[in-house]
Amino acid sequence: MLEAPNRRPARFITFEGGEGVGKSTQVKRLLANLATQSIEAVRTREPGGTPKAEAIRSFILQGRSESWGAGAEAVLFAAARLDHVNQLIAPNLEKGTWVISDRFSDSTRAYQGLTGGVSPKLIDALEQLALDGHTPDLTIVLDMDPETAFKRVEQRAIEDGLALTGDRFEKEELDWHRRLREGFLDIARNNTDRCVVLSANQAEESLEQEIWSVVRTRFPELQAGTAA
Ligand SMILES: Nc1ncnc2c1ncn2[C@@H]1O[C@H](COP(=O)(O)OP(=O)(O)O)[C@@H](O)[C@H]1O
Ligand SMILES: Cc1cn([C@H]2C[C@H](O)[C@@H](COP(=O)(O)OP(=O)(O)O)O2)c(=O)[nH]c1=O
Repeated sequence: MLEAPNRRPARFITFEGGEGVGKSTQVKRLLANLATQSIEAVRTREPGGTPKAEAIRSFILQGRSESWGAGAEAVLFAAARLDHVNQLIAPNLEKGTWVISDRFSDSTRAYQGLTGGVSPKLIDALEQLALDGHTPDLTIVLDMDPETAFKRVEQRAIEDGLALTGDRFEKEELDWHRRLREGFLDIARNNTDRCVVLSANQAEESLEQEIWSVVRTRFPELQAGTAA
């Protein structure tokens, strides 16, 4: 399809990393910075983003698929992603709206693949099927030691007045989370064109500025703007 004259291409940006590294916080801050440049953008998340994908999210995170094994869970995450791509991501990009997702396919590669032991062949096949060419234009990998990230998750639970029960994956051992961290770094090393690794162990505001600088450098149509 021919692009309309003068229309800026919409970009697809994903945030990845372990639990509690600050992905959701930074997704919101990026949306606010894009708004200062009148960029229309939608915020979404995985697993989820559409009603059908949210149903799969609840099923998995309640632990109902745990006994099925990592391979079957990878297939479930991919099924949710297929709907997310078809119903939300692709239509928004096509109409010129940027899409910012809190987690995407690298999470399946890191959690079910590199940490969960699912073969790269299956992960590659599922990725090809679910993405159907919708590879992110940029992936920000937020990196920090899992101990510090856990303290943040604990603090978040206290602030929200919630018991720290932990979902299906938050319950895993620290060593597992260390391997997960290495998994994300490995993905970034293998996809240097797409991925940028940033230290999440810094104040929210300074990380926001770093992300905004990466985004502006990557997408020259934003060069002229400054962070709010
Ligand atoms: N840079 C930061 N420094 C300290 N605390 C942070 C920072 N970023 C986020 N937090 C806090 O840490 C907790 C987890 O952040 P969140 O954005 O929900 O992480 P994630 O989406 O990666 O799980 C929240 O309570 C949030 O307010
Ligand atoms: C998208 C995706 C998420 N997950 C896991 C990562 C998280 O533990 C969980 C999503 O829960 P969520 O509450 O969104 O975690 P976080 O706040 O850390 O982003 O699902 C996978 O295992 N595979 C996937 O493909």
